[in-house]
Parts: sequence; structure tokens; C-alpha cells
Amino acid sequence: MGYRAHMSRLGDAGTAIIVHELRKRYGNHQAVDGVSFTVAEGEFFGILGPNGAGKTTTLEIIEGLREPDSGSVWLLGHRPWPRKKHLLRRIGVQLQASSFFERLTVKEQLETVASLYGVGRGTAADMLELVGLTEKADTRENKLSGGQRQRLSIACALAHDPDIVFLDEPTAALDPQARRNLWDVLRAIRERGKTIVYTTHHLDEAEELCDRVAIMDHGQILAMAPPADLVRGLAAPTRVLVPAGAVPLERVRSVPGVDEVAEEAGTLTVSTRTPAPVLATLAQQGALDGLQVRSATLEDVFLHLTGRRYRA
Ligand SMILES: Nc1ncnc2c1ncn2[C@@H]1O[C@H](COP(=O)(O)OP(=O)(O)OP(=O)(O)O)[C@@H](O)[C@H]1O
Repeated sequence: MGYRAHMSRLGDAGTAIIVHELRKRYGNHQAVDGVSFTVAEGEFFGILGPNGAGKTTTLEIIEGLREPDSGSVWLLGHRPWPRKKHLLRRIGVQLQASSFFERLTVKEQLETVASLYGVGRGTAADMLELVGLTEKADTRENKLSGGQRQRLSIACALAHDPDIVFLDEPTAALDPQARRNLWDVLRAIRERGKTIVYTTHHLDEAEELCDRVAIMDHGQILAMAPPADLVRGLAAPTRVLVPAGAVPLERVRSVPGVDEVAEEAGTLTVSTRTPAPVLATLAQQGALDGLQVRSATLEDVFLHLTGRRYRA
């Protein structure tokens, strides 16, 4: 299908990326196997999946770093392969492994990247602020923590103020606190109206951040929608947890709509698709102390789609 046909099907401008039937094989391994999606301008789009799912290959083809075997990509209305200089100015790319200029401070790194794009120093300062590294401006890159280094590498991808930012596993290998700090940075970038396409193998994170996600496995997209829609579509039971002994097992079992009751490791877990009567019963029995309610997550969606547990 041509670009015009795609656009008329989408019926609107405001489309940042169109990917159609993308395929890429390495030897006899089909790394990307017929991937299609579109990303709207300003959207935060996540490509999720376990290691080896084909996320990086897909991203690199869109960025114009790799040639697909077949299929088409339009990036801001242009074909990214072969590489086009004018497109490079409009996209920011953070690769999985970042390399920096040796012995330069944070500020110097950023100003150097900015000057390569012919951008003034003001933008560099602005990006340092955006990623929360202003205080580290005069620190050498090799003295930064893992999380700070990731933020610097994101700032470098943003140094020329691109319209679309590609981030390949920006939170991999970060401890939970650094990961959460980075979420704020990603949200701030999004608030600037940038289109973000990012890959992750952390499903909880994607659920938190993305407008829409594509779940990939074995080179294919298994599902694509806003995270909440995917979870809702699963119609999985809600689990209500209370300390064991808070309420007699039989009393809970007799509540209408209860699928399963299990007692394990000091916790009573009630699975139900209609939590209201369960909660009412617990309230009547004065058993609400220590109550937890857990809904399905993207991990359950993955399990449902693939039949196997997701190991991040
Ligand atoms: N240059 C290459 N040559 C041969 N095989 C490759 C190459 N790059 C990737 N692969 C293989 O293709 C498959 C998809 O890799 P890809 O890096 O796209 O997946 P991914 O979902 O990004 O995984 P990860 O999170 O580990 O990066 C993997 O099995 C990988 O080993």
C-alpha cells in the first residue's frame, strides 16, 4: 500500500509513523515477522516484549538504521531508508548502549552533540533541566550513576529538539528508584508534545506510561491497544486479599460471583469478577483491615496471549 492510500485510510494528518508488514530475517531466524502499526503525533507508544521478541530490530528499521527485507515505513511522511539527512534532524535516537565523548563533563557532552546539529547552547541547558541533570552539569560522565547516565543519554537524543524520540530500553539495568525517576523524565518529554516510541521489557512500566502498547513476541505483534483496554478486554477476575482468619472461608465461598477462594501463607485470596458483594460481605464481617484489591495487569494479558508467564 502506498503512503497516500495509508493516509486516506487513516483519514488524518497528525500521523508520525506508519509501519506496514515489516519483515526482517537474520540467517534462518525471522526476527520481525509482519509487523504493522501507526503512531500518532504526540503519542507515547510502547513496544513491549521479552528479550529477542524483535523490538530493537523493529525500532532500528523505523529509525533508518537497518533495511527491512520487506514492508514499508513512513516517518513523518518520508521513507527512512536510505537515510535522509533532513529526517535525522527531526528524530532523536537513544540506542541500547550509549557511548559518550571521553573526559567531557555532562554539559560539554550535551553542547558537543548540540553543536553537531548546529543547535545553540541554550537548548543544551534546557535539556539538562528537562532530564534533571542541571546540578551535575560540571560532572564528568564517568562519575555519574547508572540512572544519571541514562538521563544524559536521553538528553543527548533530545539535544536538537526533535519531533520524535526513540528510546530503546531506557530503563533496563536500573534499580527500581532510578527507574521511577526516569519515568518522570519520560512524562516531562511527553508533556512537551514529543512523539515517543520506546521499547521495554517492563510491563508494569509500560502500563504506567504509554498511551498505547504493542505486545511483541517471536517477531509478531500479539495485541495492540491502550494498556487499560488490554487489561479490561481480558475480563480477568479481580483478587481480593485479606489476612487469613479474618473471615470464615465458607462464608466467603457462599458469596454470589466468587470464582475461587484460596488460603496460603497467611493470606486469604478471593477471585471474583464482581467484587462488590465480596467487599460488602467482608465489611459486614468487620474484615476490612489489611484488605488489598488486585486487578489484572499486562502480565496477565501476556500470559493469556502466549500461554506462558512473562519473565522481565
Ligand atoms: N545482527 C543480528 N544478527 C543476527 N541475529 C540478530 C541480530 N540482531 C538481532 N538478532 C536476533 O534477532 C532476534 C530479535 O532481536 P531484537 O534485538 O530485535 O529483539 P529485542 O526484542 O529487542 O530483544 P532485546 O530486548 O534482547 O534487545 C533475537 O533472537 C536476536 O538474537
